[in-house]
Amino acid sequence: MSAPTTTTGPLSSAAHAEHVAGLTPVLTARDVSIEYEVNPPVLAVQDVSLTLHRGEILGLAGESGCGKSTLAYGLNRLLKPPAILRSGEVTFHDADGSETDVVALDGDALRAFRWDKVSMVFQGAMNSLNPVISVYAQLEDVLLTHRPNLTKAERRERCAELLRLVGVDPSRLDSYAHELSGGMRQRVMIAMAMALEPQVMIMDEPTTALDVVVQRGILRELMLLREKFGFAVVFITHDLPLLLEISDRIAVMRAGRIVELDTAEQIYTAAQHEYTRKLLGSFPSLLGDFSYDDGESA
Ligand SMILES: Nc1ncnc2c1ncn2[C@@H]1O[C@H](COP(=O)(O)OP(=O)(O)OP(=O)(O)O)[C@@H](O)[C@H]1O
Repeated sequence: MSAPTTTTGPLSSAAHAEHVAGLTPVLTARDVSIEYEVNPPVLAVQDVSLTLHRGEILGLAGESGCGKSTLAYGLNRLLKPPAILRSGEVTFHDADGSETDVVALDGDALRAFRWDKVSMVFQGAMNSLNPVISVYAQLEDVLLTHRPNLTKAERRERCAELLRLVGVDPSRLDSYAHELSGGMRQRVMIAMAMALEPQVMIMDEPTTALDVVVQRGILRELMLLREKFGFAVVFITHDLPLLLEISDRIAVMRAGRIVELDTAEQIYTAAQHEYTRKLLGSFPSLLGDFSYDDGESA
């Protein structure tokens, strides 16, 4: 009689194993569980193991409340009470060959790690930008803290360069957040996240509030920047069609667990988990029949 097998990890294909075989990890999470200590407690993330590879875009999909943001905050040590990392390990594999135990970081080491190695772009740029200081002051602040050896002229030039990189005219450096469009504000947030050339950017619904045309423009630039600088991205959204377009791999999360992890192509063409198929099915244009009654394709 054969022993019963239990599979607790996410479903993945052989194609996925082949895809990741030659890749180098940059951020690894192992058995991460995160709880909100409320009454009754909410176990928002359960036993999540995940490897982000150097330079890849990893999409994190799943319906509202499944734990995507909580996991993202956990990876970057941004959890605030009542959230607590119950168990698990997070390791950063630096390009210089060193390894950082992210869970053990505190004080200056944690602050340095956050913008320098792993940065984050949050949803809702208006709330993330400080309304009472200029764009320049906010970008400069990151450089003042983390690159104290730069001269004032060098900081100004770097801030201008950052805006150019994200497609915002450097004349906007002296603007305030309320003077910018939603798209520009989100571009400024991306510029800020790129200021120290981090190896990982975690983006939590970075373009959800924007109209589709602006969203596309920003994503196009993000892809070009990723190619140019080689940072890896964890891109979180409930918008699965968008993830299929931009991600190398996609992790599908449900009720705190990753249920399927595969290449974007496999997710699109051969999703294994019933829940992934349900998610795909909730976007009719993905799986639906495009032809009209007269046979003409849409
Ligand atoms: N401060 C909190 N106190 C208690 N429970 C919380 C708190 N914040 C989040 N939760 C719960 O944790 C779970 C995961 O929430 P989380 O925000 O991570 O999900 P999400 O997938 O990012 O959702 P969305 O796509 O809507 O942002 C949900 O059940 C949510 O209700």
